[in-house]
Amino acid sequence: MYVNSGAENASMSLNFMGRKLRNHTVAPAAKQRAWETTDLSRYQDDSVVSTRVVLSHPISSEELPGSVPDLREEVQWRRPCNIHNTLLDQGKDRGAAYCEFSWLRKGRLKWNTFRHWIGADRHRDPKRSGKAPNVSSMSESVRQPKDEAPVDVKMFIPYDSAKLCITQITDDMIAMKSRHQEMIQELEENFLIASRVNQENTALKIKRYYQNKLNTLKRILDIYQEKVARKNTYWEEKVRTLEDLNEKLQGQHKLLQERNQKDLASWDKEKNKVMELFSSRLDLLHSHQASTLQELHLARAEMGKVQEMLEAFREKKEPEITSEEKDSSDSDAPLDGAQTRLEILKDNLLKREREISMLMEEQERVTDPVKQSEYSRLLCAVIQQAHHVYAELTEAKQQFDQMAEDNQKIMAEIKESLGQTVEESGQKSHEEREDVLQKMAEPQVDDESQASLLHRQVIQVALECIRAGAKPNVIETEMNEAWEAELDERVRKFEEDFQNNGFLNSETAKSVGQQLLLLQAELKQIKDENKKIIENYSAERTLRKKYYNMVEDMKGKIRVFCRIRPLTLAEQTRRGHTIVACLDDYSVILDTPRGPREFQFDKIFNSECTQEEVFMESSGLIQCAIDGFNVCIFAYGHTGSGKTFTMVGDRDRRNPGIIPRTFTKIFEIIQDNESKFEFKVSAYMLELYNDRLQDLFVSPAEAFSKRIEIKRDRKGLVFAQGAETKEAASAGELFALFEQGCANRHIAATKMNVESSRSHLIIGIMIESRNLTNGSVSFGKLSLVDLAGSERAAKTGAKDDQLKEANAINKSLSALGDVISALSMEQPHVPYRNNKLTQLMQDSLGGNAKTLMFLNIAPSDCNLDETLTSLIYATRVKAITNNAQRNIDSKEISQLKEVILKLKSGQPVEEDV
Ligand SMILES: Nc1ncnc2c1ncn2[C@@H]1O[C@H](COP(=O)(O)OP(=O)(O)OP(=O)(O)O)[C@@H](O)[C@H]1O
Repeated sequence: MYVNSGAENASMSLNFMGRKLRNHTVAPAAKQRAWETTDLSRYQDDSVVSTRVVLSHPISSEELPGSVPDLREEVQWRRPCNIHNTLLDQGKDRGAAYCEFSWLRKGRLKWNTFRHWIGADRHRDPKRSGKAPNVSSMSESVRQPKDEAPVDVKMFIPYDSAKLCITQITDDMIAMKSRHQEMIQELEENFLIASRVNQENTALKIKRYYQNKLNTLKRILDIYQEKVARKNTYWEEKVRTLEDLNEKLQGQHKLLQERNQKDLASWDKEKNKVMELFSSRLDLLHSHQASTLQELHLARAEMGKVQEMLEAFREKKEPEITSEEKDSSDSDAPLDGAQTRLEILKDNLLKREREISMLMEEQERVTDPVKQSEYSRLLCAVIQQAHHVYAELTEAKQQFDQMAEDNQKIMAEIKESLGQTVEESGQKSHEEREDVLQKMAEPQVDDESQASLLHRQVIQVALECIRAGAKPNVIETEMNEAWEAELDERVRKFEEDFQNNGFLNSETAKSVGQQLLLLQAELKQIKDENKKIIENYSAERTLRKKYYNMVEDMKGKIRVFCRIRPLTLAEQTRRGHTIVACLDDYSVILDTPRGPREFQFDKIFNSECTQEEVFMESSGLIQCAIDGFNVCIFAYGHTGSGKTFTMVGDRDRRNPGIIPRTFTKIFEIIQDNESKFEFKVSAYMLELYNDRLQDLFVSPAEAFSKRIEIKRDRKGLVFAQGAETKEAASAGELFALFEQGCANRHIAATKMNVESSRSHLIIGIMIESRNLTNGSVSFGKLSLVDLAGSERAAKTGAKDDQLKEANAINKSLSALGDVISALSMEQPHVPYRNNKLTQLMQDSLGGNAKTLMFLNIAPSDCNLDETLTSLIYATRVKAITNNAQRNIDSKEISQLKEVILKLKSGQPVEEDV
């Protein structure tokens, strides 16, 4: 406690713990007197004791008790002292100030005064006798009474005075005692009041301090709210423009779709037309082929006939030809050559004929246009060969021409020689000449020249016949009637055939070949056009799908990628066959006992797709997480379908999956943007095992005793309260943390002796990025989830603990299924709270996140049921819409958040904030 006083004014303050308690007012006159009567220089070492010395007026009963405190010293040194002068405020009324005295000291003082007054000191000090006691001598006597040697002085005090004095002193003492008691009581009261007031004041001050702070914060908040409102309007405008743009885009998309549909319809029409044309061309081709075949038949028949004719002629002649004549019948050689040639041609024609009919049969059986076109191609090749045969035929005919010419020459020579014979005979007698002429008119078979001529004439007829397909000229020789009749008959038949069957000559055959070639070219053109149409169609389909995906993405739809794993060794040894096929990049067909079923997804990865390709398709989402969005990538599928392979990779880490590649990608992006942003990456890793959340960043024993709770913040973002979050400065560090977490995971071997995940794995990577230019801060969360596989206990042979695990997994997956059903059917209530898995994934399914689902399926027929269920499940997921929003705060808001956080945690807050 301090006593505070000022000389200039009369107000005095009593401080308690440095604070003003109460004002005490002292009457200026009394105070002045108090100063005058106090010799401070003498009492420096005792501030409590003060003395009151009456110098010029006699002591009165009122002035004796109490004293004035050493106020100057108090003011000067502000030394702590006991509470005193509390009656100063009453000093005016009482005419004197009181200070704390011990009874003894007061008594002694009074005694000394009394002694002085009665003149005892004067008796003791003869030098001072007769003088009034001064302050110093008085003080000394007061201060050092013990030092003085007792002076044996006889004093004569009038009894009445002494009695009066003693009575006065006694009364004073009693009064003083009561006053001091009052004073103590008052002091106590004061103290209580002071402490209460003090407390109230302190509370008031604290309250005021925080009120001020709050007001400042409110003001700042108002300013920033204004700013935010302004920004909001700005962004709302932007959103509106974007929405307009979106609408426009959608309109364009619709238009495009409509156009596509129209195009498709027109293409379909065109395709149908082409197909019709194609089939009409094919029919034409068939008819041409048929006619060609007929033609070939006819040609063959004709050749056969001619051959027969020649043979019959030769048989007739043979017995008449002598051995000598046989030697001279070299003239038959061209005919023999022609015959051989004919034989070859016949063989060829037969062959082609067989081929053509085979192809035609085959073509009639085949309905598939692709195969039909293949056969048409073959047919064309055969027809081309047939054309070659025709060409050869023409060549043969040319040969025949040549042969006919030669034959005619020979005939002319023979005739010439016969003419010479006639001329020679002119010189002979008339009878002899008549005889020669007759011989010439009636060719004698036994005559060598005549026979040779006749032979040549027959050859000529045959050759003519073959060459032009015309009626053989009448042999202008006399033959025996039977032979002539037979020949006539044959000619008549030939003529009939020609008229009935429309026998084609070589020119027609040639034109048929040309037509065939033309058809072939046309066919090729149609095929090219068809190919182009198909290419256009698939390009258009891909483009449409791309636009569709873009629109779906803009709508916030969950994207679903389907991945088909290859047949495992076990499945291959069991000779399991594949029942899943990719139609294109977006459609997959499952062969079920009820027929094929088609499913469409945002992307299909077949069994040959690499981990790199799969990651490339999904890596865009990592940039989104860095930009401040919440992103979730999760793998779903039955046990052994390839979820862990997709998310984590294979066991020996030769084919890393999405998770390790994501670690690398995050830090690649960070490195690229280091100059513009400041990043902070932290992660947690949990597993949901037997319906219990366990922290994988701590040892299993510690994790068992740790309680992790799933909470949601105001924006609806899910976070795991109580989970260990670790920071990572590089991909390597993140990967090391991941490896550490993996070592604590629950896995088990299934019946097939394959490692299987027995828990759902959840990795959360938080990325905070501060824009170094404008100070804005964004927070992105990337959740990577490898779900445990659903399985049928009977199929896997699970028992005891494994059965319990399987039940927990199936329960959680069925809860997930319920949530997906409710969301896809847009039901008002979504049962997120039924399971921890669904609680954990609440923001990823229908919440504030961009979500990508990997549907893993096995291709083998032994997994048909599971695959079908998964495909249906994933189709429903595709219908779910999320509402992803960027988590970004301006510099000021992020600072305010920091302040609030600090205030909450009781940390000091810098004033300039
Ligand atoms: N795309 C793929 N290419 C090659 N092998 C694959 C592929 N997908 C999966 N596998 C192999 O198939 C087996 C089963 O895969 P995985 O363990 O990833 O299945 P899972 O769905 O995670 O199973 P569980 O749910 O039981 O953990 C593994 O041996 C894995 O290497």
